[in-house]
Amino acid sequence: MQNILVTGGAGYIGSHICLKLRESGYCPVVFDNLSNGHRDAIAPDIPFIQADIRDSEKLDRTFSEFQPTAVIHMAALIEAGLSMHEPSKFYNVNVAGSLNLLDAMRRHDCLHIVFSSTAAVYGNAGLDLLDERLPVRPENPYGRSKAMVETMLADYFAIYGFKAIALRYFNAAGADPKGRAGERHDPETHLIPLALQAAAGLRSEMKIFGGDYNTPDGTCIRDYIHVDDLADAHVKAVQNLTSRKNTTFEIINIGTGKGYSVKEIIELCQSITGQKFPVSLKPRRPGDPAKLVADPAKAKVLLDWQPKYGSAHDIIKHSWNFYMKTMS
Ligand SMILES: NC(=O)c1ccc[n+]([C@@H]2O[C@H](COP(=O)([O-])OP(=O)(O)OC[C@H]3O[C@@H](n4cnc5c(N)ncnc54)[C@H](O)[C@@H]3O)[C@@H](O)[C@H]2O)c1
Ligand SMILES: O=c1ccn([C@@H]2O[C@H](COP(=O)(O)OP(=O)(O)O[C@H]3O[C@H](CO)[C@@H](O)[C@H](O)[C@H]3O)[C@@H](O)[C@H]2O)c(=O)[nH]1
Repeated sequence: MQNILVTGGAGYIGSHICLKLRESGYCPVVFDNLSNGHRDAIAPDIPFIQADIRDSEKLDRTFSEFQPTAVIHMAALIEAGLSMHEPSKFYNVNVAGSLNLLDAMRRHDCLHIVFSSTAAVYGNAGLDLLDERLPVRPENPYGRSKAMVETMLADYFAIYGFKAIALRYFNAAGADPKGRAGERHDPETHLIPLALQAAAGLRSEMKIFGGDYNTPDGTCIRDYIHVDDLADAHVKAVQNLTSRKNTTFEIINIGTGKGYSVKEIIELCQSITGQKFPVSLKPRRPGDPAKLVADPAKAKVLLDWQPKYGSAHDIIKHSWNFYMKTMS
């Protein structure tokens, strides 16, 4: 069985990727400092190293012991809004940490990497669909930190022979359809889990950040991608990297091609849960682009990947099922 090193594997998306890797015959090895993840988000028999990606010694020991075929690199700070207040932390973990990891990979001749990039690199392009050839114009330090790692990967591909795919995911949401994992950020800042917490009575209201964007209802539009589909895309990316002889460095959007406004998502959460919670309009959250919707065509061609869950209805339903299960 091939070992796949999963940095950030105890996090939200990582825990779903571990499930999918196992189902696909791989052995995930999780490397996570638990700054935002949970040890019990992954099965107890998955090899787990509690360490920081900025710790070269721990990385060296891990590569020597497990000799992974490839790395799925997810460990990062993820909140675009927070990055507007604390950019230093984002550049430190996301950029310096990634550089440290890439150099450990070089030392151990493990040159296959799937990197978690983001739709946030596009910024305010003002287009209905965003494709990978557009210039990157991130609106916040989080997006800039991810764009910097994409640049590093392009150089490590061209100069050191890395085989790399950067997956630019749009807004990850939902939970494992079988209820084995879900979103447990603490504090939670993401739209769907917050709205579901309001529906469950754990929050007194839901705030909409900005009603004056240049969109049909004035609220921001995002492309919500089911975390189970996202996990599938990673397995396909690993298979693609390790099976192709002549690889190019590829950057690939992972989204559905369909956008929902903040208002639409809140209304869907209310109708799916049957709970009408109070909603109030607040000023814009700095650093938020108005609209991020993927052109998902390249993922279909290169990875033979398409989302199974094309509608936000399934995403919200699966999240709600997970919350109901964990709260009961
Ligand atoms: N959630 C989304 O909508 C979304 C969208 C696009 C891209 N991404 C990217 O996907 C990846 C995973 O996101 P997530 O939502 O699962 O976030 P998450 O916070 O749940 O998971 C990140 C994991 O990385 C770990 N981590 C953080 N800093 C670390 C460090 N220095 N060393 C070791 N481990 C560290 C955390 O403990 C956590 O378990 C991130 O790289 C994020 O930027 C997320
Ligand atoms: O209480 C809330 C929370 C969010 N929003 C809005 O909802 C939209 C989505 O916000 P959120 O769920 O926080 O996600 P994003 O800021 O779009 O960022 C997510 O999606 C990006 C990809 O698009 C990833 O890179 C990031 O890591 C991930 O946090 C934005 O317009 C927010 O302003 C609200 O109006 N009220």
